[in-house]
Amino acid sequence: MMKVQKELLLSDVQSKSDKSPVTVADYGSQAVVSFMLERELPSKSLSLVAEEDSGYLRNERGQETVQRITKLVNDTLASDGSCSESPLTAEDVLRAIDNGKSEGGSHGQHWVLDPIDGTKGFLRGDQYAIALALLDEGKVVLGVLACPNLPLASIGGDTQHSSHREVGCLFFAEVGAGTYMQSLDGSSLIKVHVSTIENSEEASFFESFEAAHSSHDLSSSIAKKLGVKAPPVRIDSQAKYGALSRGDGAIYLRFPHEGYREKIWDHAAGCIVVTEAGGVVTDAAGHPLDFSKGRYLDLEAGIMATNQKLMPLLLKAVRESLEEKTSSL
Ligand SMILES: Nc1ncnc2c1ncn2[C@@H]1O[C@H](COP(=O)(O)OS(=O)(=O)O)[C@@H](OP(=O)(O)O)[C@H]1O
Ligand SMILES: [Mg+2]
Ligand SMILES: [Mg+2]
Ligand SMILES: [Mg+2]
Repeated sequence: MMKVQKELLLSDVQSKSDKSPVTVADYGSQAVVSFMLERELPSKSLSLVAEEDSGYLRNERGQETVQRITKLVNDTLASDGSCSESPLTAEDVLRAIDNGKSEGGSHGQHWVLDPIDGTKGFLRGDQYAIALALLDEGKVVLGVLACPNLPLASIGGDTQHSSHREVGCLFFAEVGAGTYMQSLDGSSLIKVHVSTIENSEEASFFESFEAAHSSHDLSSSIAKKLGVKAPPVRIDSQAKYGALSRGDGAIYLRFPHEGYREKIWDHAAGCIVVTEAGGVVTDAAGHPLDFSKGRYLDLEAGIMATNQKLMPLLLKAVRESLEEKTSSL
């Protein structure tokens, strides 16, 4: 993935109908994870709710892109070593991508995948994540968050210029069993916990790098009410949830602009990673996120996450800021 990030060609990036970017790496990652899940879970038929589909790839102009993705997928599976099967064909790859069309819902088990979360960050050479979660009867019971560019050391506040520059973190959480972080090369497994800060003035907060994804004005008004002194930490993707789960910062604020509908794959893995680390994740009204409604989250105004001590204060600040915003319109 990191190699693909460094060697990405202009022709490897397309724009989707909603104007957001998608790359050969997004498609390739979705195909690899889908293929692996099918292989590892042979007894059950796989239900996968994933972001990408093969629509664009199946038209004339998609041919070359499909060849490139197929090569990336086969190279990845071969380098994994555990795979002895013959190489996948382009059709196998398209089919693996289209496995992700499930509607999810409140019954049975569904895997939820964002093959690359933070594609814009990926293109910029910044943060991105591969996010996989398992829903059981509408509840997230398992979450894995791979963040290849996230430093192993804290990215919070004044440790930002730390000399410890090793990157690549894997977070995983199982319901009732806590959250663990490991380096992506497999060493140093540790149990992580959210920040224990109780005084909101000492808290620092995460938000989207892209101002188009979350109102920076609203979060700055909320931070002001809380007396937060530190400037916002803006990073792409669910790496924010990962960083929050190990206490790099104490708050995550996300307020998309009017009319945007959140997708479950943008939050399922991150949500359990934070809650199992002792945190709380809610919508702007303080309700827990409901992953049982299909591919979208049906929620009030925004998403926030913090520790249990700070949540009541945060909820109050969010309410006030949202009221002020409405009354100023
Ligand atoms: N308009 C708008 N508003 C809110 N959110 C949006 C919007 N457009 C896209 N997205 C989704 O944001 C996902 C990227 O996550 P972040 O916002 O946390 O990352 S970033 O810091 O802004 O890059 C991103 O996930 P990926 O598509 O997987 O990159 C999108 O699902
Ligand atoms: Mg996308
Ligand atoms: Mg995403
Ligand atoms: Mg994505």
